[in-house]
Amino acid sequence: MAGGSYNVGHDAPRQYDGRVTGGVTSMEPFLKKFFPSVIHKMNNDSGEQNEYCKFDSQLLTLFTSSLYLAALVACFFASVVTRTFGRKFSMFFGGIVFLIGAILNAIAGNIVMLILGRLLLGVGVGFANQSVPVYLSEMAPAKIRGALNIGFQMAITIGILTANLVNYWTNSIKGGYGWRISLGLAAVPALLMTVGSVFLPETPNSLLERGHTEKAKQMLRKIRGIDHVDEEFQDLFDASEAAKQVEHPWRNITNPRYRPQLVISFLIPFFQQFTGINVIMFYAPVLFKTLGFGSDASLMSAVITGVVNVLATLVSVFCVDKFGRRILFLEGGVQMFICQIGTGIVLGLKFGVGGEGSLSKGWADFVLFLICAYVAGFAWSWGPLGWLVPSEISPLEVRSAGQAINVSVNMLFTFMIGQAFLSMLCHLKFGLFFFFAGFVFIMSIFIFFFLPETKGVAIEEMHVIWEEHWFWKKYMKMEDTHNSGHGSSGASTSAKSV
Ligand SMILES: OC[C@H]1O[C@](O)(CO)[C@@H](O)[C@@H]1O
Repeated sequence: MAGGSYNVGHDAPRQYDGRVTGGVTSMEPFLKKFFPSVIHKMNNDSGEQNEYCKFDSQLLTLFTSSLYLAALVACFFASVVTRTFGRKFSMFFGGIVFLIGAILNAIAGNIVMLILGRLLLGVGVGFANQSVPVYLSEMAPAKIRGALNIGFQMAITIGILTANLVNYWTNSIKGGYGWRISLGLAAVPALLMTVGSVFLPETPNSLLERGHTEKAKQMLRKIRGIDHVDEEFQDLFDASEAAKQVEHPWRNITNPRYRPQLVISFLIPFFQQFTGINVIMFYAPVLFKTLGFGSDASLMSAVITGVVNVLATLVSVFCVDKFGRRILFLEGGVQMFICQIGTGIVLGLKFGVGGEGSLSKGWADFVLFLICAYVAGFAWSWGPLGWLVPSEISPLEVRSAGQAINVSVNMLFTFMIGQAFLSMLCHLKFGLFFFFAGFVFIMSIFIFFFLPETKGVAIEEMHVIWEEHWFWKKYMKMEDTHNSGHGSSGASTSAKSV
C-alpha cells in the first residue's frame, strides 16, 4: 500500500526529533553542558534529596516543549502555504527548516543555539503536521482511508521507538558527545522528507484547488492506475467547487448545527493530551531514573514502552472497523485508569510525600508493567482515535476549520504538559498519576454519553448520527442564523479529510 509508506516516511522527522529529546535530557554530559543546575541538584547527596524534584528545571522543560509552541504557531502559516502552493511544497519547506534545526542542535555550543534549533524543528513539525495528513487523505482511495489514518499514528509510534533506540545506543558512547548524535540523526528523516517530497506526485485535490483541472485528472488516472476515473474525478471536482463556496469555514463551525463537531474537535485532542501520555513519551527515561532505575536501565525501559506503543497501535488498526471506536475508547480508558491509580499507589507507598526512598527490583518491575499496560491502553484508543474521529465527523464545509482546531489544540496541550510535567512531578508527587487518572475518568464519561459510534458510517451520512443522538439532536433543530449550509454536503461524497 503506497499510501502507508508515504505515511511512515513523511511523519518520521516529526516523531523522531520530537521524542529523541526525552532521552537526551537524561544524559549527564548533555545536562552538564547546558543545564548544570539540574546536574547539581541530581548530585546533591545532602540527604534531603527529594526524588520527585531531581529534574525540575524550567529551562530543561522549555527545551523539550518549545518545539510544540513553534509548531503551534507555524501550523497556521502552514495551512495557508499548503493551500496556496500545494502539499508538496509545504512538505519540502518543512523538511528544509527541520534539517537546519537538526544541524543547529547537533553542533550547538550554547543554550541559545540549542533552543533556536529546536524552534526551527518546531516550524518543520508544524508544516509536516499540516500537509502530511492532508496529503495522505487526498491520495488514499476512500475504502482504505480509515486504515491510513491510523497509519499516521503508527508512524508516530515508530518514530518514538526509533528515537528511544538511538538514545539507548548513544547513551553508551564514551566521550560525552552521544547527545549530539541523537539530536543530529534527526537530519536523516528530515532529508528523507525533503528529498521524498520532490519526487512525490501532487494530489489531484491540490491541483484542482489551484485551478489545474486537466492536470488533476491526469494525476488521478496516474495514482489510481486506471483510465476510467470520471466518477471519482467528478466527486473531487464537486467537492472542490463546494469548498470554494465556503468563504467562512470558521464562522460556519460556530453555527449550532456544527456544535458536535466544534466541541469534539476541541475536546478530543485536549483529552488525548490529558491522558498524560506524553509524560511517559517525553520523560520516560527521566521518570524511570527518578524511580531508581540506573541510566541505562531507564533508557531500556523507554525502549520497552516504545515497543509496546507500536504493537498496541497495530491492534487498533485491526480492531477499529470491526469493534468500533467507542469500545476501544472505553476499554482503553478503564485500562489506563487502573494502571495510573496503581502506579500512584505504589509510588505513594514507597516514596511518600517527602519523596524519599527507593524501589526494590520487584516493585520497579511492577511499576514498569503498569506503565506498559497504560501505554498499550492508550495506543489502541486515544492515540489513533484522537486523529481519526475528529477527521471523520466533519462535513466538507467545516472540515478545514475542524482539522485546524484539532491540530492546534493538540500542539497547545502537548506544549503545556511538556512544559509543566517536571514541576508537576515535583509538586504533585505521586498525586500526578491520580491527577491524570481523574482526567481519564472524565473523558471516558464524555465518550460514553456524548460520542456516538462512527464506525461504518459514510462521512456524508454522518449527520444522521447527530440527529438521532439523545443530546446533540437538539442542536440539529436549531435555526441556522449564519448561512444555509447543511450538515452534509452533497458534494462531499469523496470525503476528503482535510
Ligand atoms: O504515541 C504517543 C504519541 O501520540 C500522541 O498522543 C498523538 O500523536 C502524541 O502526542 C504522543 O507523543
